[in-house]
Amino acid sequence: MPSTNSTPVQSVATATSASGPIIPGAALIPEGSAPVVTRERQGSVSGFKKAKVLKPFNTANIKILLLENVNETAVAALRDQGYQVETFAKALGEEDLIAKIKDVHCIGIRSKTKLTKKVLDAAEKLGVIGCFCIGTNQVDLEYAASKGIAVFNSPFSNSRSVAELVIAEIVLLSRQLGDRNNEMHDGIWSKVSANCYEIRGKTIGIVGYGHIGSQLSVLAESMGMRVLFYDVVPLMPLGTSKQVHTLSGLLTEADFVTLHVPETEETKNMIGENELNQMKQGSFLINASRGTIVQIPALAKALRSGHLGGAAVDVFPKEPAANGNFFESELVGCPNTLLTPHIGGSTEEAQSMIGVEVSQALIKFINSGTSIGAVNFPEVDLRAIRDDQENSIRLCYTHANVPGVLLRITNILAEHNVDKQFSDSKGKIAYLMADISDVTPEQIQDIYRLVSETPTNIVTRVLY
Ligand SMILES: NC(=O)c1ccc[n+]([C@@H]2O[C@H](COP(=O)([O-])OP(=O)(O)OC[C@H]3O[C@@H](n4cnc5c(N)ncnc54)[C@H](O)[C@@H]3O)[C@@H](O)[C@H]2O)c1
Ligand SMILES: O=C(O)[C@H](O)COP(=O)(O)O
Repeated sequence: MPSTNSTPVQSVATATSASGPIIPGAALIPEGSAPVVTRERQGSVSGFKKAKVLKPFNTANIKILLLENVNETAVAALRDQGYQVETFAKALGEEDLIAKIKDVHCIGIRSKTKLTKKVLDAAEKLGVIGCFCIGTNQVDLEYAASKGIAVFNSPFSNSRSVAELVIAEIVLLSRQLGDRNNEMHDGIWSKVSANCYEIRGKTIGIVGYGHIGSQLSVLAESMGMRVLFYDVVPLMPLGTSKQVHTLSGLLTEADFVTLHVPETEETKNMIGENELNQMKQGSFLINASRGTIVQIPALAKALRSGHLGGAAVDVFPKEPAANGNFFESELVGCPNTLLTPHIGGSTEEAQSMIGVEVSQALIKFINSGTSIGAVNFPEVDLRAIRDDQENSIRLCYTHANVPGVLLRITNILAEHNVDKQFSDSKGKIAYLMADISDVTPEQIQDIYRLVSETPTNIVTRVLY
């Protein structure tokens, strides 16, 4: 990718809200960019047919806001494109976020920044969101899609890190290591073996057998544990693990219950007093999924009463926005309770991989319209336009998913040579990409105007 900001290719775009009015400068188009088209060639072609670099109007005007200490690999990759990149080490509160998001084309966040309807409504130019993590519950995905904003995440780059942390916690809890460590730091020598166990032969109960749960299954089995899992979908058990069909079936059998479900309406408050009571006397609970899955007062009660032998909790219903901020929880001071500041995915390996993966998805969407991997958006891609295809353009059209749209677009493009075209839908929106060859600058203007004026238009971009 060239790092220049004087890339001669340009794009034009517009967006309408559901109610119709034009949102000025929306959808990855820098302010003041008129839909005026001029052409210059991108270097010479020799030998191989190279893919042409399609980029927005003026890369230097693309504004990217990265919050929550997004990894340097991403910052470098995005700056290398010539984009303006502003970074913050922490999450921003709603008011600051609303002020900051107003004129950015792309925002990168991790698990703490809440991109609510209210925040998204303030984002006048936002075209794409990168969640530099696995979870996307912090974003109003459907509302973002309705505004033509694609959301990308990193589905598994930190899964191994979480699974390794959980294995460590199982051993630590089983040996009461947190408490022994605290005592030593307080100058207390307390050598005990009562209620300390090997993990070999014990039963782990995994709730949610996705990327993390299944990775954990393999590691736990290799440590000699018996593995049970509960999931809402039937899944192939790895190794000698076994799927149980009810949550109760898992809770009553497991020595260690570990949670790896996403935050959804169904999983919120999934583990409360009733579920904790079903767990075996002296068993352990581990939560490295989302803070809202467990009812904290009930857990604190189960720990203080001695019903549970201990817990490891990495995620909390309310987490401080930045390092150094005060943390409080009813779990503070509970026996054999390991509390960690949401570090399940915080390893050098995971963060670096996530930075590369998500930044590449953002760059592809901004520069070439590719939405493969988007979590809220139809996934569409086309074979690249070749560098020697001088007069080709790519139309990227996000529209309401209603009957008759494709016929309308076909009519607009009827006189043109559509090289390739693909469209897909997801819920209420659909996304069409079409590469059109042999078009003059005037024809580009017409195509852009006619498509963006269709009543179903959400966002139209023309890249070339
Ligand atoms: N602590 C951390 O730093 C950290 C790091 C990564 C991920 N996470 C959290 O862990 C979650 C899980 O990650 P993953 O990559 O394994 O996700 P995943 O999507 O691969 O797997 C989730 C599994 O949960 C299952 N599930 C969904 N609803 C369920 C329910 N009600 N009951 C039982 N099973 C249900 C799904 O079918 C799926 O198999 C993420 O959504 C994220 O919130 C936390
Ligand atoms: O969803 C995730 O990947 C984890 O919760 C990690 O989030 P983080 O990047 O904010 O640490």
